[in-house]
Amino acid sequence: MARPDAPDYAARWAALKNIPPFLAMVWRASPVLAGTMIALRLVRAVMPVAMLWIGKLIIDEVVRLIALDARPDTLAGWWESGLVHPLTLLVLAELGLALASDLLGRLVTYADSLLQERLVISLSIRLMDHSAALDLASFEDAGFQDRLDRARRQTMGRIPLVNQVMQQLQDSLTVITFGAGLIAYNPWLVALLLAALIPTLIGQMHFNAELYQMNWRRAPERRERDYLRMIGATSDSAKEVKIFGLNAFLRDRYLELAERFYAENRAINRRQLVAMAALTGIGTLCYYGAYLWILGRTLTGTLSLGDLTFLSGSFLRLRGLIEGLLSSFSNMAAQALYLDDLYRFFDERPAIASRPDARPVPQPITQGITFDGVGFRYPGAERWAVRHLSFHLTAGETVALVGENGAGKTTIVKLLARLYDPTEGRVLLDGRDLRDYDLDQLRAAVGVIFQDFVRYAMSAADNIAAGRIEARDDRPRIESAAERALADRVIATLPAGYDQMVGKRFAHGLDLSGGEWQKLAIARAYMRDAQILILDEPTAALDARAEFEVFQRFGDLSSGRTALLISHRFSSVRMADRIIVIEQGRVQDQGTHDQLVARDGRYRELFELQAQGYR
Ligand SMILES: Nc1ncnc2c1ncn2[C@@H]1O[C@H](COP(=O)(O)OP(=O)(O)OP(=O)(O)O)[C@@H](O)[C@H]1O
Repeated sequence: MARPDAPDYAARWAALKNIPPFLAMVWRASPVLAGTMIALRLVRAVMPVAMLWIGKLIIDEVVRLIALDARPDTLAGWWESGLVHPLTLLVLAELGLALASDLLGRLVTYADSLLQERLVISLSIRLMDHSAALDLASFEDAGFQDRLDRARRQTMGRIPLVNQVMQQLQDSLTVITFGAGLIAYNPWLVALLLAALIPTLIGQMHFNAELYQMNWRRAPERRERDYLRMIGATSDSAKEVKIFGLNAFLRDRYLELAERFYAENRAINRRQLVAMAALTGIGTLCYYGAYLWILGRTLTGTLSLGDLTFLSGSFLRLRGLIEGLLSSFSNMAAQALYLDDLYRFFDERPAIASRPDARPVPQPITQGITFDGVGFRYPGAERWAVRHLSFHLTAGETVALVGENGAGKTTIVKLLARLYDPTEGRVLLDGRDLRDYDLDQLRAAVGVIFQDFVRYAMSAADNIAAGRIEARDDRPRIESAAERALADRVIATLPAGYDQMVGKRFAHGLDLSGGEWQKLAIARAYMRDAQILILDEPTAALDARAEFEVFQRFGDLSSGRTALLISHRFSSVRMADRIIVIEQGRVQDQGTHDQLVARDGRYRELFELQAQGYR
């Protein structure tokens, strides 16, 4: 899929529209915490100006007192005269504010970290739920992988934005209070301040945009880089990497990508260093211009010493605050752009979904499944994976699909489970198009174990319960499924039995052999009370006897249900009521084993080829 260009400069400002929905997400993550946070920050916002103002009053009061003609000589004298009482009150007020400000700061940090944690949780859950609802086709598309990768990053990477936006609101309020103070003295002071800061803002915006575009362009390469690092250093690939001596190759490829990123990063950072140093210099000059004005006014007596401290303090604080605000504002705009990725991901809608007027799946299925002139091309593929495909699976029948690699067997299963919809033709269930049925009910009616089933790094019991997770606590059901799939014998050898953690991802996990994993996976099929059971070659790693036994039981236990088996082993396939031979995406022949062997066709050829191998 063609990748759209990275959003341009103007899009950054437009991206600020993403902030309100983001705040809504934060609010939904925890209204109580978010509300508390806002209240705390509002109070905190007005504290700096209050403290500075009291500081000014203290200085003016001291200046007034020391200018008095009749001054007490001792501290006790000052106190007894009552002259310092107003001063004492002012100092106490200042102290109270300082203590409160400290405490509020800590409370804000505390609420902040809790709120961020809640946001991670709520975003992660939303991401997982949304991913689960999307089409399988999406996951097999590289463009989607990039979007998912970016969205996943956003769940973690955008979290500090909560803090940033809140801090921004708080600082804006502080700026307004300070600004009001400055304007009261001289509006030009504020103008001077802004003039000093605008160049910095523009510079910052520019570099943020450049960095964002670079990161955006790099998503595919970054995935490759992460992938290389992963296969270079994980237990899954360690074996092959060692045997084939792939380390140097992987490392060099990683290094090549990493060096390119590094060089690009360095170039941007260098330019940023030079430009920003110059722009900030302008700001400093303006600040000292204003400082000179204040000093002059104090010398000529227009301003008091308290005014001097208040104004120079305000000016300094304001400069820092506004600079911080502008840069974090432009940073916020950049962050908001990243949010686009997250929203775009959440906006993605699955093409495969239930219709509003979907029908319930019949219980029981009476006629079966019909493929009626089905053709299917994988998204983006030129070639048809299956075409002009027609056959019928009668309800209650056990059918085996055979065919060479790439013939289209797995594709048939995916179409049957409606993981994909046909490009042409129809798949019918009891005479009606699969698309007419409720999707959840359809998926519940079909139990498939794929050849690339998942090995969950969980307990053995959970690996089986995955087939019907609602029955996770139903141990007898899990045990009976295990028994039918011959997995009980595997579990009997595990130190902790059903509660044994399997897989090597986590500590205490015990890895199983390929065949042992398969038995656990097959048990999943029995956990599910599905009307149509499909085993898509999850038995390849079983030894011949085990596969034979598994299939025989499968045949017995699936009596009354429709069952579909895919295997390359003819000894297993021959047990089916009927065998369908798939070749290049079409039905080449069908019949019982004996009928097919009697004919001089593809089946007999393949069968004899395999039989020869055993002679
Ligand atoms: N996700 C996919 N994207 C594009 N093409 C695919 C995809 N999956 C399969 N194909 C193609 O569709 C064709 C049929 O593949 P399918 O997996 O159905 O074959 P199969 O009969 O199950 O093979 P095997 O015996 O090797 O499992 C193949 O040519 C394959 O390259």
